[in-house]
Amino acid sequence: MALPHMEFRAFVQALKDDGDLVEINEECDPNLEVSAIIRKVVESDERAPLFNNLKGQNGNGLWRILGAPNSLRSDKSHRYGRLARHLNLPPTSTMKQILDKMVSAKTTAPIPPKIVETGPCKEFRLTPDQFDLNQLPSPTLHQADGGKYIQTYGMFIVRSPDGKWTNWSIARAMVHDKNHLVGPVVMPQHIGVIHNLWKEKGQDMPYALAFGVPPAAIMAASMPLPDGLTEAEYIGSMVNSPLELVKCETNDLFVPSTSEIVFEGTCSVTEKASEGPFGEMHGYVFKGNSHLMPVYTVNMITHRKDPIMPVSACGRLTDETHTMIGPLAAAEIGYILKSNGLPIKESFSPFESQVTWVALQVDTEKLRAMKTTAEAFCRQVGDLIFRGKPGFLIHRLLLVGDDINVYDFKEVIWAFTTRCRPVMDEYSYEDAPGFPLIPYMGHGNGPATKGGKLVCDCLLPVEYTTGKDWEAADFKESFSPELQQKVLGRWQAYGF
Ligand SMILES: Cc1cc2c3c(c1C)C(C)(C)C[C@H]1C[C@@H](C)[C@]4(C(=O)NC(=O)N=C4N2C[C@H](O)[C@H](O)[C@H](O)COP(=O)(O)O)N31
Ligand SMILES: [K+]
Repeated sequence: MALPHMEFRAFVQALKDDGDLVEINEECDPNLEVSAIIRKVVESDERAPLFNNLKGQNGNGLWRILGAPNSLRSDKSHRYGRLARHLNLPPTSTMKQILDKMVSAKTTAPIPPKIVETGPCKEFRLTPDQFDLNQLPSPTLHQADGGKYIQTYGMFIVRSPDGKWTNWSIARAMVHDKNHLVGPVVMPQHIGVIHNLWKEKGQDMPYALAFGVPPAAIMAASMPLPDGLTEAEYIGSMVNSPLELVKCETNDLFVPSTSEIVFEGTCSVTEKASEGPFGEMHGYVFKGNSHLMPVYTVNMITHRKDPIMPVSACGRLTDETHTMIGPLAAAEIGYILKSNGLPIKESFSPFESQVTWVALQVDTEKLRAMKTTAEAFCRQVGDLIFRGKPGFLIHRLLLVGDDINVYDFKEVIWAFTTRCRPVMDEYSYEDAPGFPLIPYMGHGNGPATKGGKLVCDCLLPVEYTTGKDWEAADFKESFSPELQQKVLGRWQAYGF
């Protein structure tokens, strides 16, 4: 068996070996019971549930479900263990180490995938007359959802008509009928960009939807990597070995050969159907909130024996939409600012902001050397990020000083509430593309897809000129290291 970051089934075994898996062998109902359990798990950072016995499974075990594939562990020293296992990093890894790994391939040569003749994902082949997505254990995740959201942690594979760009990404999709899905295919997401290219040619877009792909792949699929970049070779470079891909049966796309389940087909550039509502990443299901979205035809299902379908029952904290979407966008945002020469050290999206914020730690010594003003600096940051795709999902950029650890929300919110004067220290972007899924956008007072964005300057004026002129009134900064050592050393002796 391959390493956990390179094969989904090895990843599930690694969770089991870590004591981070609960195997449920009693029959569970994919209609709400499964997702109720997953919601309970992710709201308490419990172990990931593997449902081995689902109502509706077919004779070859199609399919089981792994819930909460990339959520948090309750043990603080292993908090990001599941994310670390996606990347072959130690389970004690910090979020910084995980995000640094995700950007590490920006400066190494791409490693193209290796094409193999066949693989485990080809063990079974089903043509449309042999399956019905409504009979199979397609899960309903929230009682007010508009359908069975079968696709929440699979990877869409689409390629530009000229064949030059293959994009891997996650976008949701629900069952439309026995062999059709329907899901949002929107700009500026790359699946939307490529769908438009096929639309201009008047041809339906071939796609593959691979479930249970190499965990390193699903991490890159969830990251806003640059336009035109082919994730397969980025990941190869990141893990320093070529991914093994196998050709689809019904089109010329390639899928990871160890995928648990593969749907193949075409995404219509003309036919649409009602999609949604869905319990979304900001924690709301808006009743009746459905839209017309493109229809995917499923022309073939191939799969392993007893395959596992990963499911993200997303909503309120903390699930894959929070551990991945925000932090991976933050990693890309941090990289963009640094590669444009701005003095940014760390970049993270706090879960407590429902991943709508990114906090940026500024190297204030370099900032002072720039002899710039708050307005000029904040506009430089905002112009680079809010007008580009990686900033699309983010509505507040917080600039904080060297003393603030952006991975610790207590630090971030202290700086924001005490150093950023409302209105005067905030620079607005009412003309930038807005993220309609955030309730104050899609269900608010203003336009759903424009504006509502701020750069919040949480640096005090002295940090731009002569440097920090205060001491934090806390144990760490208001007492000499010697005294701190003495107190810590005698803590028990005092009687604590
Ligand atoms: C990790 C994850 C990422 C998601 C989604 C989910 C999970 C778990 C689920 C399915 C649970 C919920 C929704 C939430 C929803 C945002 C959306 C989506 O339906 N449509 C969309 O356009 N983007 C989504 N993303 C983010 C997307 O993968 C990233 O933006 C990525 O950069 C796209 O790749 P390209 O940059 O190469 O374009 N879904
Ligand atoms: K991607």
